Amino acid sequence: EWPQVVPGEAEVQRRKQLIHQSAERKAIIASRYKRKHPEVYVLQDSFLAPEFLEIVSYCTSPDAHLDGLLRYTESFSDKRIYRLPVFTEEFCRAFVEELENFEQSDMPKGRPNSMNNYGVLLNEIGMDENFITPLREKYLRPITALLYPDLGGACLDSHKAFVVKYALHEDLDLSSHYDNAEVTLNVSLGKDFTEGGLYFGDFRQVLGTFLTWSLYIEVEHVGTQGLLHRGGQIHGALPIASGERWNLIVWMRASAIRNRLCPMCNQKPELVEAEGFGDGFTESAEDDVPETVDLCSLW
Ligand SMILES: O=C(O)CCC(=O)C(=O)O
Ligand SMILES: [Fe+2]
Repeated sequence: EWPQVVPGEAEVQRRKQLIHQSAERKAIIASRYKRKHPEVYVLQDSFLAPEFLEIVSYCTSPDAHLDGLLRYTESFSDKRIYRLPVFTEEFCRAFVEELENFEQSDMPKGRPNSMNNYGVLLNEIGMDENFITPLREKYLRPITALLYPDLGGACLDSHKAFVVKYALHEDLDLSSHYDNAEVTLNVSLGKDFTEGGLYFGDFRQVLGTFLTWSLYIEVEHVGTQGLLHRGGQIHGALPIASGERWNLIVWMRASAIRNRLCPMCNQKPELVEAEGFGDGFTESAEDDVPETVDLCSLW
């Protein structure tokens, strides 16, 4: 995910190929995978913590404002990192069981991103359409509209969603990075684990280089609860000491923001066509309605 050099045609082809392979895995999974908990693929209010529904209801009320919302959430330093209840325990249990069932199956599996080796890409198992998209549009967007208006919080129009898994003989931690997202949601799904908190540093430098001396703050994961942070906030995960940690990560994108400046290369994106949500860019057709979703070819 790191913008080291401007990639050439070969790199663009490689990334298009990855998208194509992902679509192939998705088709195989759709036709052959036997779901253990089919109900978890369709978002229902009963999966959501009552306090989360209350927050959403506040945020959709006509005179909702930021200070009002902040009464419902925990804030960490001045970095615009917030914790809030998201799911019920029963839902988290069923969801993790479904993911373990998939993990143990002989289905083809992609990696969540270039740094996590274990976990599940939710679009490949068919959870985007009736779970993550409505979660983003109906529940998260009213919240992010108040928290991150400057980052397109009111118009997050695509996402990349995956689950990461940490265990003793698998990945233990995650090094420092920023996400290819305007806003990220990270929900702790369990199971039982010790240590494994997140640390947050500065916002990515618009001019490139990272500060080397920055102060990090640590934020613990709390089961069933979610953290919202700016995708560009530099962060990483500390090693777990025991148990297994599963987290739902939703990288949310606002085409209105990234079409102007690609967050990975800090330039006006040069777009190439993609399938699915691509990297969340859009290109306008003649009537100005966004038509295609695209990858930036510069990073
Ligand atoms: O392990 C975590 O909780 C964070 C994962 C993360 O930052 C990412 O996948 O982008
Ligand atoms: Fe991240």
